[in-house]
Amino acid sequence: MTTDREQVLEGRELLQLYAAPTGPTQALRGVDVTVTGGRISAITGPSGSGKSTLLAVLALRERPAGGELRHRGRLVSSLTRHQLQRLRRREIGWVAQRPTHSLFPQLDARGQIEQMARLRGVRVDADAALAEVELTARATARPAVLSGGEQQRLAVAAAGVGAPALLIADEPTAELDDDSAALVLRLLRSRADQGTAVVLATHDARAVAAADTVLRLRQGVLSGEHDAGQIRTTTIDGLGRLQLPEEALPLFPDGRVIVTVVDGHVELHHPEDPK
Ligand SMILES: Nc1ncnc2c1ncn2[C@@H]1O[C@H](COP(=O)(O)OP(=O)(O)OP(=O)(O)O)[C@@H](O)[C@H]1O
Repeated sequence: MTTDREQVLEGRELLQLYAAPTGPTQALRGVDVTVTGGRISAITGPSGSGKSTLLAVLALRERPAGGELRHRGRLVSSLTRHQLQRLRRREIGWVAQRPTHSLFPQLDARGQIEQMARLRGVRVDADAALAEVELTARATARPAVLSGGEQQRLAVAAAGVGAPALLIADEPTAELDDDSAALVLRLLRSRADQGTAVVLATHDARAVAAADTVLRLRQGVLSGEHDAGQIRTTTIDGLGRLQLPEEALPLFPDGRVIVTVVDGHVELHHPEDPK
Protein backbone atom coordinates (compact mmCIF):
# COMPACT_ATOMS: atom_id res chain seq x y z
CA MET A 1 0.00 0.00 0.00
CA THR A 2 1.11 3.55 -0.60
CA THR A 3 0.63 6.76 1.35
CA ASP A 4 -2.10 9.09 0.18
CA ARG A 5 -0.77 11.89 -2.03
CA GLU A 6 2.64 10.27 -2.36
CA GLN A 7 4.28 10.77 -5.74
CA VAL A 8 4.43 7.23 -7.05
CA LEU A 9 5.73 7.89 -10.54
CA GLU A 10 7.30 10.84 -12.20
CA GLY A 11 7.93 10.86 -15.95
CA ARG A 12 9.89 13.61 -17.69
CA GLU A 13 10.15 14.06 -21.45
CA LEU A 14 8.98 10.50 -22.06
CA LEU A 15 9.45 9.28 -25.61
CA GLN A 16 8.30 6.08 -27.21
CA LEU A 17 8.97 4.91 -30.72
CA TYR A 18 7.63 1.96 -32.66
CA ALA A 19 8.88 0.59 -35.93
CA ALA A 20 6.46 1.06 -38.82
CA PRO A 21 6.87 0.30 -42.56
CA THR A 22 7.07 4.05 -43.26
CA GLY A 23 9.69 4.66 -40.54
CA PRO A 24 9.46 4.95 -36.75
CA THR A 25 6.14 6.10 -35.25
CA GLN A 26 6.57 8.52 -32.36
CA ALA A 27 3.86 7.30 -30.01
CA LEU A 28 5.02 9.58 -27.15
CA ARG A 29 6.83 12.81 -27.94
CA GLY A 30 8.05 14.29 -24.67
CA VAL A 31 5.41 13.64 -22.02
CA ASP A 32 5.79 15.01 -18.49
CA VAL A 33 3.54 13.28 -16.01
CA THR A 34 3.25 12.83 -12.26
CA VAL A 35 1.18 10.03 -10.78
CA THR A 36 0.04 10.53 -7.21
CA GLY A 37 -1.40 8.14 -4.61
CA GLY A 38 -5.02 8.60 -3.59
CA ARG A 39 -6.14 9.98 -6.94
CA ILE A 40 -7.80 8.75 -10.09
CA SER A 41 -6.14 10.16 -13.21
CA ALA A 42 -7.87 9.69 -16.56
CA ILE A 43 -5.88 9.91 -19.78
CA THR A 44 -8.08 10.93 -22.69
CA GLY A 45 -7.40 11.68 -26.33
CA PRO A 46 -8.29 10.52 -29.80
CA SER A 47 -7.54 7.04 -31.07
CA GLY A 48 -3.82 6.68 -31.76
CA SER A 49 -2.86 9.61 -29.52
CA GLY A 50 -0.64 7.39 -27.35
CA LYS A 51 -2.87 6.54 -24.37
CA SER A 52 -2.15 2.81 -24.30
CA THR A 53 1.53 3.49 -24.90
CA LEU A 54 1.69 5.87 -21.96
CA LEU A 55 -0.09 3.32 -19.76
CA ALA A 56 2.34 0.58 -20.79
CA VAL A 57 5.28 2.84 -19.92
CA LEU A 58 3.76 3.88 -16.58
CA ALA A 59 2.97 0.26 -15.72
CA LEU A 60 6.66 -0.53 -16.36
CA ARG A 61 5.67 -2.97 -19.09
CA GLU A 62 7.55 -1.05 -21.77
CA ARG A 63 10.78 0.85 -21.39
CA PRO A 64 10.51 4.33 -22.88
CA ALA A 65 12.86 5.07 -25.78
CA GLY A 66 13.79 8.36 -24.12
CA GLY A 67 13.16 10.55 -21.11
CA GLU A 68 13.29 9.74 -17.46
CA LEU A 69 10.89 7.72 -15.36
CA ARG A 70 11.20 7.59 -11.58
CA HIS A 71 9.33 5.24 -9.29
CA ARG A 72 9.22 6.74 -5.78
CA GLY A 73 12.23 8.81 -6.68
CA ARG A 74 14.23 5.91 -8.07
CA LEU A 75 15.21 5.86 -11.74
CA VAL A 76 13.37 2.96 -13.35
CA SER A 77 16.16 2.55 -15.93
CA SER A 78 18.56 1.72 -13.08
CA LEU A 79 16.48 -1.24 -11.88
CA THR A 80 17.55 -4.78 -12.74
CA ARG A 81 15.17 -7.07 -14.59
CA HIS A 82 14.51 -8.92 -11.37
CA GLN A 83 13.74 -5.72 -9.44
CA LEU A 84 11.40 -4.60 -12.22
CA GLN A 85 9.57 -7.91 -12.21
CA ARG A 86 9.14 -7.80 -8.46
CA LEU A 87 7.90 -4.22 -8.57
CA ARG A 88 5.36 -5.08 -11.24
CA ARG A 89 4.16 -8.14 -9.38
CA ARG A 90 3.92 -6.56 -5.93
CA GLU A 91 2.97 -2.97 -6.56
CA ILE A 92 1.29 -2.59 -9.93
CA GLY A 93 -2.18 -3.73 -10.86
CA TRP A 94 -2.71 -3.91 -14.62
CA VAL A 95 -5.98 -4.22 -16.51
CA ALA A 96 -5.41 -4.70 -20.23
CA GLN A 97 -7.75 -3.30 -22.89
CA ARG A 98 -8.97 -6.89 -23.32
CA PRO A 99 -9.60 -7.99 -19.74
CA THR A 100 -8.81 -11.65 -20.47
CA HIS A 101 -5.24 -10.57 -21.21
CA SER A 102 -4.83 -9.72 -17.55
CA LEU A 103 -6.56 -12.85 -16.18
CA PHE A 104 -5.20 -16.38 -15.72
CA PRO A 105 -7.20 -18.53 -18.19
CA GLN A 106 -7.02 -21.68 -16.06
CA LEU A 107 -8.22 -20.13 -12.78
CA ASP A 108 -11.79 -19.50 -11.69
CA ALA A 109 -12.88 -16.10 -10.41
CA ARG A 110 -12.03 -16.83 -6.77
CA GLY A 111 -8.69 -18.31 -7.88
CA GLN A 112 -7.83 -15.09 -9.73
CA ILE A 113 -8.21 -13.08 -6.52
CA GLU A 114 -6.32 -15.63 -4.41
CA GLN A 115 -3.49 -15.93 -6.93
CA MET A 116 -3.10 -12.15 -7.11
CA ALA A 117 -2.97 -11.99 -3.30
CA ARG A 118 -0.23 -14.66 -3.29
CA LEU A 119 1.80 -12.81 -5.90
CA ARG A 120 1.50 -9.55 -3.98
CA GLY A 121 2.23 -11.19 -0.63
CA VAL A 122 -1.01 -9.91 0.92
CA ARG A 123 -3.97 -11.58 2.63
CA VAL A 124 -7.35 -10.98 1.12
CA ASP A 125 -10.94 -12.04 1.68
CA ALA A 126 -11.64 -13.40 -1.79
CA ASP A 127 -15.40 -13.64 -1.19
CA ALA A 128 -15.57 -9.98 -0.17
CA ALA A 129 -13.47 -9.00 -3.19
CA LEU A 130 -15.87 -10.83 -5.52
CA ALA A 131 -18.91 -9.38 -3.74
CA GLU A 132 -17.51 -5.88 -4.30
CA VAL A 133 -17.99 -6.34 -8.05
CA GLU A 134 -21.14 -8.51 -7.72
CA LEU A 135 -19.45 -11.71 -8.87
CA THR A 136 -20.30 -13.89 -5.87
CA ALA A 137 -22.46 -16.17 -8.00
CA ARG A 138 -19.63 -16.57 -10.54
CA ALA A 139 -16.91 -17.50 -8.03
CA THR A 140 -16.21 -20.87 -9.64
CA ALA A 141 -16.39 -19.69 -13.27
CA ARG A 142 -13.29 -19.37 -15.43
CA PRO A 143 -12.77 -16.26 -17.59
CA ALA A 144 -13.75 -18.06 -20.81
CA VAL A 145 -17.32 -18.59 -19.60
CA LEU A 146 -17.80 -15.12 -18.10
CA SER A 147 -19.53 -12.36 -20.02
CA GLY A 148 -17.41 -9.43 -21.23
CA GLY A 149 -18.72 -7.24 -18.40
CA GLU A 150 -18.02 -9.95 -15.81
CA GLN A 151 -14.49 -10.43 -17.16
CA GLN A 152 -13.88 -6.70 -16.90
CA ARG A 153 -15.19 -6.50 -13.34
CA LEU A 154 -13.09 -9.52 -12.35
CA ALA A 155 -9.95 -8.10 -13.98
CA VAL A 156 -10.36 -4.81 -12.11
CA ALA A 157 -11.09 -6.59 -8.81
CA ALA A 158 -8.01 -8.80 -9.22
CA ALA A 159 -5.78 -5.87 -10.19
CA GLY A 160 -6.96 -3.98 -7.11
CA VAL A 161 -6.21 -6.78 -4.63
CA GLY A 162 -4.33 -5.41 -1.61
CA ALA A 163 -4.61 -1.78 -2.86
CA PRO A 164 -1.34 -1.78 -4.85
CA ALA A 165 0.68 1.42 -5.15
CA LEU A 166 -0.46 1.76 -8.75
CA LEU A 167 -3.52 0.48 -10.57
CA ILE A 168 -3.46 1.03 -14.31
CA ALA A 169 -6.42 0.19 -16.50
CA ASP A 170 -6.86 0.59 -20.24
CA GLU A 171 -10.48 1.52 -21.08
CA PRO A 172 -11.90 -0.31 -18.04
CA THR A 173 -15.49 0.79 -18.66
CA ALA A 174 -15.59 0.94 -22.46
CA GLU A 175 -17.80 -2.10 -23.03
CA LEU A 176 -19.83 -1.87 -19.85
CA ASP A 177 -23.45 -0.99 -19.21
CA ASP A 178 -24.12 1.70 -16.63
CA ASP A 179 -24.47 -0.71 -13.70
CA SER A 180 -21.21 -2.53 -14.39
CA ALA A 181 -19.39 0.73 -15.12
CA ALA A 182 -20.58 2.10 -11.79
CA LEU A 183 -19.27 -1.02 -9.98
CA VAL A 184 -15.88 -0.70 -11.64
CA LEU A 185 -15.61 3.02 -10.94
CA ARG A 186 -16.68 2.48 -7.33
CA LEU A 187 -13.96 -0.14 -6.91
CA LEU A 188 -11.36 2.17 -8.43
CA ARG A 189 -12.44 4.98 -6.09
CA SER A 190 -12.27 2.66 -3.13
CA ARG A 191 -8.68 1.67 -4.02
CA ALA A 192 -7.77 5.34 -4.49
CA ASP A 193 -9.24 6.05 -1.04
CA GLN A 194 -6.87 3.39 0.29
CA GLY A 195 -3.94 5.27 -1.24
CA THR A 196 -3.60 3.64 -4.66
CA ALA A 197 -2.66 5.85 -7.60
CA VAL A 198 -5.26 4.89 -10.22
CA VAL A 199 -4.53 5.71 -13.86
CA LEU A 200 -6.91 4.94 -16.69
CA ALA A 201 -7.03 5.53 -20.39
CA THR A 202 -10.57 6.22 -21.42
CA HIS A 203 -12.98 7.62 -23.99
CA ASP A 204 -15.86 7.16 -21.59
CA ALA A 205 -17.51 10.27 -20.13
CA ARG A 206 -18.57 8.23 -17.07
CA ALA A 207 -14.94 7.43 -16.25
CA VAL A 208 -13.78 10.98 -16.98
CA ALA A 209 -16.44 12.31 -14.61
CA ALA A 210 -15.17 9.97 -11.88
CA ALA A 211 -11.55 11.11 -12.22
CA ASP A 212 -9.76 13.67 -10.05
CA THR A 213 -7.40 14.68 -12.84
CA VAL A 214 -7.85 14.47 -16.59
CA LEU A 215 -4.76 14.39 -18.81
CA ARG A 216 -5.35 15.01 -22.50
CA LEU A 217 -3.02 13.47 -25.07
CA ARG A 218 -2.83 14.57 -28.68
CA GLN A 219 -0.40 12.98 -31.12
CA GLY A 220 1.86 11.76 -28.35
CA VAL A 221 1.96 15.12 -26.56
CA LEU A 222 0.19 16.02 -23.36
CA SER A 223 -1.94 18.97 -24.33
CA GLY A 224 -3.59 19.71 -21.04
CA GLU A 225 -4.25 18.70 -17.50
CA HIS A 226 -7.60 19.42 -15.92
CA ASP A 227 -8.22 19.19 -12.24
CA ALA A 228 -11.80 18.68 -11.12
CA GLY A 229 -13.05 20.16 -14.39
CA GLN A 230 -10.70 23.16 -14.45
CA ILE A 231 -7.68 23.56 -16.69
CA ARG A 232 -4.57 23.77 -14.54
CA THR A 233 -1.64 23.34 -16.86
CA THR A 234 -0.85 23.02 -20.51
CA THR A 235 2.52 22.62 -22.14
CA ILE A 236 4.79 25.40 -23.44
CA ASP A 237 7.69 23.97 -25.41
CA GLY A 238 11.26 25.27 -25.53
CA LEU A 239 10.37 27.65 -28.38
CA GLY A 240 7.51 29.17 -26.42
CA ARG A 241 4.82 27.35 -28.38
CA LEU A 242 1.65 26.61 -26.49
CA GLN A 243 -0.81 23.85 -27.25
CA LEU A 244 -4.36 24.97 -26.60
CA PRO A 245 -6.88 22.55 -25.14
CA GLU A 246 -9.06 21.01 -27.83
CA GLU A 247 -12.20 22.78 -26.60
CA ALA A 248 -10.53 26.17 -27.22
CA LEU A 249 -9.80 25.44 -30.88
CA PRO A 250 -13.28 26.36 -32.21
CA LEU A 251 -12.64 29.90 -30.91
CA PHE A 252 -9.91 30.27 -33.54
CA PRO A 253 -11.30 28.48 -36.60
CA ASP A 254 -8.82 30.03 -39.04
CA GLY A 255 -5.87 29.30 -36.74
CA ARG A 256 -5.05 33.00 -36.25
CA VAL A 257 -4.92 34.67 -32.89
CA ILE A 258 -3.99 38.02 -31.35
CA VAL A 259 -1.73 37.54 -28.34
CA THR A 260 -1.40 40.31 -25.76
CA VAL A 261 0.53 40.30 -22.54
CA VAL A 262 -1.46 42.28 -19.97
CA ASP A 263 -0.62 42.79 -16.32
CA GLY A 264 1.46 39.65 -16.07
CA HIS A 265 -0.92 37.35 -17.93
CA VAL A 266 -1.52 36.46 -21.55
CA GLU A 267 -4.77 37.02 -23.44
CA LEU A 268 -5.70 35.38 -26.71
CA HIS A 269 -8.33 36.95 -28.95
CA HIS A 270 -9.71 36.19 -32.35
CA PRO A 271 -8.37 38.83 -34.80
CA GLU A 272 -11.91 40.08 -35.43
CA ASP A 273 -12.69 40.35 -31.76
CA PRO A 274 -9.58 42.05 -30.38
CA LYS A 275 -11.30 43.62 -27.30
N1 LIG B 1 3.39 -2.19 -30.87
C1 LIG B 1 3.29 -1.18 -31.75
N2 LIG B 1 3.98 -1.23 -32.92
C2 LIG B 1 3.89 -0.23 -33.82
N3 LIG B 1 3.14 0.89 -33.64
C3 LIG B 1 2.44 0.99 -32.49
C4 LIG B 1 2.48 -0.04 -31.50
N4 LIG B 1 1.67 0.33 -30.47
C5 LIG B 1 1.17 1.54 -30.79
N5 LIG B 1 1.64 1.94 -32.01
C6 LIG B 1 1.34 3.22 -32.69
O1 LIG B 1 1.61 4.25 -31.74
C7 LIG B 1 0.61 5.26 -31.78
C8 LIG B 1 -0.09 5.36 -30.42
O2 LIG B 1 -0.84 4.18 -30.20
P1 LIG B 1 -1.65 3.90 -28.85
O3 LIG B 1 -2.19 2.50 -28.95
O4 LIG B 1 -0.80 4.21 -27.70
O5 LIG B 1 -2.83 4.97 -28.98
P2 LIG B 1 -4.21 5.05 -28.17
O6 LIG B 1 -4.41 6.48 -27.87
O7 LIG B 1 -4.18 4.10 -27.00
O8 LIG B 1 -5.26 4.57 -29.24
P3 LIG B 1 -6.71 3.82 -29.03
O9 LIG B 1 -7.60 4.82 -28.33
O10 LIG B 1 -7.13 3.54 -30.43
O11 LIG B 1 -6.45 2.58 -28.21
C9 LIG B 1 -0.32 4.87 -32.92
O12 LIG B 1 0.12 5.54 -34.08
C10 LIG B 1 -0.13 3.37 -33.03
O13 LIG B 1 -0.38 2.94 -34.35
